[in-house]
Amino acid sequence: TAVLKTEFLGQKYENPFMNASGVHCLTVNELDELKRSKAGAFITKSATTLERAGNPEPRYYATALGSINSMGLPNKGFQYYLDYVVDYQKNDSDGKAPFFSVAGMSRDENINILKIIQRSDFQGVTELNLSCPNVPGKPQVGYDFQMTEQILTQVFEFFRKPLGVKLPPYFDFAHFDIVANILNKFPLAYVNCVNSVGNGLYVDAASESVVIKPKNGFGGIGGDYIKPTALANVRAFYTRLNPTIKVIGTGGIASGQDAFEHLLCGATMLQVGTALYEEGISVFERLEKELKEVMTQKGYKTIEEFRGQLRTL
Ligand SMILES: O=C1NC(=O)NC(C(=O)O)N1
Repeated sequence: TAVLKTEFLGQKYENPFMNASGVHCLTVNELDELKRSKAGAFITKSATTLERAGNPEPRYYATALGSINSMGLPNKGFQYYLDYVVDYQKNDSDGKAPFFSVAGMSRDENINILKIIQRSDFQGVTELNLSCPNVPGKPQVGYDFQMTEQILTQVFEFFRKPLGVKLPPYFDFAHFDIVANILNKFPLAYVNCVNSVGNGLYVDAASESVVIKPKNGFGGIGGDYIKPTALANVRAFYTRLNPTIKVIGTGGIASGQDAFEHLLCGATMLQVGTALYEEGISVFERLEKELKEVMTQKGYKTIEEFRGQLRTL
């Protein structure tokens, strides 16, 4: 039968599935549940220097088609997660070493956090979140092309460990080209496409009201709503970036078929957000089973046989 073994940045994983940063990864308990789960890998909640309460609740709402959130980067603070990942790599040899997500509130904060990671014992993968849409007053860095280039230029003056960037969705070929040209200048390990589609608005017709409190109801959209956008960004960057820069696919993965589509577009690891939030940790067992079924039906034994092989007409 089909096997899901995936190699990513020199590490071998049982399967390509992991949580999307922010979902089920705020506390040590949640992180340990991910560690024990069927997920092939996992990642911490994006950390800021200091602990953050985040935005006022309600700040997450799910529908049959996905979710809207404006969490506002609530997290336990950077040291909490650094302690977890450094302790993890000392004691565990299950090869599931967690990725470390960073989201500084400013360019300087990002630089300072990454300098500490560079000096630390952490040997795993760092993900720089350039795309949180939910901190009032903070634009998504990924939409400021100059700022993105400036940050990466500064980072790679000193950062020598594996680094990926979490990107917002782009919607214009000119933007795919501009951003890919910038990213191709740097020794990035990967790009993670996509973060939530920023500042959507869900209206509850019955109550004639928004459903989340922050920002008058505007929030990042995830789930089925965004799969076509996620697939487009995975494909756009897979076809534009140096092959040394891998792509993580995030957005609308709720079935084995969704996972297959992301892999076909060129993704290597696959991150699950809304479906994990709604279904819980068992979602990984289901996704693993369903992806194997899809591959077996199609006669594929390994993912390498079809990764990136999306046909055009
Ligand atoms: O990068 C993020 N994307 C989201 O959709 N939400 C969280 C958040 O609001 O903290 N951050």
